[in-house]
Amino acid sequence: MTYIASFSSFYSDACITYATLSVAYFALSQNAPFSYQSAWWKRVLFGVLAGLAVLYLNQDRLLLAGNIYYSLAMIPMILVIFFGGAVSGVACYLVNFGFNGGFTLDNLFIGSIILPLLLSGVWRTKTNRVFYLTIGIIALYRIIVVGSFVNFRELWLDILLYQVASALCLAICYHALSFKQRHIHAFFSMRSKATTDSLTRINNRASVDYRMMLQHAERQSCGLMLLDLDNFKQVNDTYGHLAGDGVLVSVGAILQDCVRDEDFVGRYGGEEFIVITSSYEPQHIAAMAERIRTQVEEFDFITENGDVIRMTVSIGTSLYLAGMSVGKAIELVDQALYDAKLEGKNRVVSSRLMSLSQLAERVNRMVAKKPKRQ
Ligand SMILES: Nc1nc2c(ncn2[C@@H]2O[C@H](COP(=O)(O)OP(=O)(O)OP(=O)(O)O)[C@@H](O)[C@H]2O)c(=O)[nH]1
Repeated sequence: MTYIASFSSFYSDACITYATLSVAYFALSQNAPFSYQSAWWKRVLFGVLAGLAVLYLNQDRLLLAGNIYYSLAMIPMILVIFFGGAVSGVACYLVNFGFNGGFTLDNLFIGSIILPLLLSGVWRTKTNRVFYLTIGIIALYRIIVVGSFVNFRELWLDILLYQVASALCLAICYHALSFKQRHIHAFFSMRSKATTDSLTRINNRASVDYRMMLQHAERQSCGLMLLDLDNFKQVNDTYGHLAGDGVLVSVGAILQDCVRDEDFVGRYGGEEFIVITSSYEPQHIAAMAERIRTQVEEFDFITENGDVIRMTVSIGTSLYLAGMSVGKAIELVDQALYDAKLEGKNRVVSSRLMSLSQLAERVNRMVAKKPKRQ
């Protein structure tokens, strides 16, 4: 029996494999869970990082005879295919191919293992059964190929031990990564449920409250719009609750179309929506509110039965000024909305604060224009 790669180098190889893939997976899942459907550059990066781990693992070899050896280098390559799909697998292989001599016997042997994996699309049917079947077939293939180059009777224990050790390492890394993947998926799903309104898919009330709390904590002024659909009860009564739901979904989409990326749209409750604009310039907020009012008024909401519903919306606008209490800001914009309803609906009404700030701005402009006394 030849020596088997020392236990500590085997252990450190397994740790490096897991650490590299785990950190890469985590970093690539910052905004959404990483998968074989993520942006192409993420999949390439995942493969390249795994490729660098492969290059490192290639140093620790179990020499069987002549230049026939085993190493754990296959492990990251198999794992990236399972977790990142074909693009990651090919990127990983190309790094190994480019830095390990190109068309060598080793690289062709590795290619003959990963090609069937790539062709079978194992990442799409990633179950424990598929995984164990895959590593079983790979182990058998490696034993047969290596067994035909070395004296199998003499080295059978080394060969078997190495297959068991590398399969164990693969299985541990696979389950640890799957565990991380499940947690990352659960985190994003719970975050989405906690912050998104299940009907309209825009921010929910908790998210609105959090956003206002942030404005307050960071002492950041912003513009506020509170919107309430006019006579919405009639829509439910005439066309049914489902048609009413459809209207709410469409209004959410219209609002998102009308605002800029840095603005915030949320469902405040029932048929009430809120827009928090990063700009706190009164004219800008009033113009945006008018644009939203017109878009809703001109939109044909079509029900499942083909009925066309026309809606109008009343909008109150106001400001949140740094240092103000959130409660006071909401009270002012709510009062503006109430006035819009009272004045006949389908209109935009500004709060006292908006008028005051406009007045203050006008006075400032006049003072700035006034010629200075010599
Ligand atoms: N379809 C549907 N209806 C909802 C939802 N949430 C609240 N509503 C309905 O919205 C309606 C609101 O009615 P009201 O508060 O009387 O307001 P309105 O009919 O729009 O009248 P004004 O606000 O005065 O113009 C009620 O009939 C609620 O049942 C929802 O998620 N889906």
